[in-house]
Amino acid sequence: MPLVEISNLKVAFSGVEVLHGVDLAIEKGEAVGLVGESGCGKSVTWLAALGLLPGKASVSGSVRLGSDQLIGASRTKLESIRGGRIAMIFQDPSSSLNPVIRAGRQIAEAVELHRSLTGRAARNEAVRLMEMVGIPDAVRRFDNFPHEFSGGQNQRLMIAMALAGNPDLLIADEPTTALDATIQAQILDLLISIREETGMAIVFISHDLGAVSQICERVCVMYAGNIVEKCPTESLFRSPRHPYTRGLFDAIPRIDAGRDQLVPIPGTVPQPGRMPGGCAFAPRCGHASELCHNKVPPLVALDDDRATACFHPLSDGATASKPNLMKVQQGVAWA
Ligand SMILES: Nc1ncnc2c1ncn2[C@@H]1O[C@H](COP(=O)(O)OP(=O)(O)OP(=O)(O)O)[C@@H](O)[C@H]1O
Repeated sequence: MPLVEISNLKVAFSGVEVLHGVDLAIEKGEAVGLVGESGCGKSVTWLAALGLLPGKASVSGSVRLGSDQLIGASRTKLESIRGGRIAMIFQDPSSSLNPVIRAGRQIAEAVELHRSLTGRAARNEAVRLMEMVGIPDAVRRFDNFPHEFSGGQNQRLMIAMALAGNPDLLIADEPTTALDATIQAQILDLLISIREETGMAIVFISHDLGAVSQICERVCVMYAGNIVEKCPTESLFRSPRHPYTRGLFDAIPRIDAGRDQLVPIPGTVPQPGRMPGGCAFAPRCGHASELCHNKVPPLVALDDDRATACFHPLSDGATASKPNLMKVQQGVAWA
């Protein structure tokens, strides 16, 4: 049984649908990347799953965490799951850290809330977590306020707080986007080592295909509120099958090529409520046929471990230039 199974998840704001029936399963211990342009529904998928959307959102479908159904679950149940079995970290640590409470205290409180530890034991566990995420001299720095740490250290503290409940799944929503390249690499390494140590699963939400390739063994590509391609990271980089995925790769800057080698995807993501009939990507797609403009392509399995929502998937290995995983990881795209 998957750790989390999302089925036909739909979200609408004030009657306008922004998520159109997402199906996604996360297995125990795996790291899955969720990529796609801004506004395609990456964050809303998980905010809906965890009951964190505002009241005006209407949510339907199913999100199972083991035998628990999260859609429609009580506030008490969702509160115990959030920060407990499922933790979430964001781009901005200030969304999780309270500036007027000492950093170590906040982590100790999270430990007390989600585990049967109190007092000195919770404090010791908070110090252990601070050490685990690489805060030097953690015993002394326990009493510092968040502003007394650097931006990268605040990101580490937020990760320590997320780990306080011993989560089975960590949702990392653009956790490195606001950081400079060196710190970004350190935070990625930290997530990789924590995952090895704890065995927790990770959903890594990002625009950065390079970062995703370093941390995730599987990738889901979202476009305009739908998953359009799912597959192992290596296959996706070797040979993207959906023209949108191909477009994402082509839009990565190449430092080894002239300016004209960067090929942005023409047009923009359609606004919710103004979806074209048929495939939402068709107006921007060089491969679109009449069928694509009239019918929504279902997500269909191409083989055992990959699926694409496209009537004209690119053929395996037949693309003009192939992504080089190593180079994309270095932020270079491919030669
Ligand atoms: N509270 C809200 N009220 C109304 N619309 C919302 C709300 N939150 C999200 N949306 C809409 O839902 C859609 C999906 O947004 P979401 O934040 O999931 O995108 P995303 O893929 O995570 O983008 P980004 O990469 O920029 O974070 C967008 O059209 C967004 O405008």
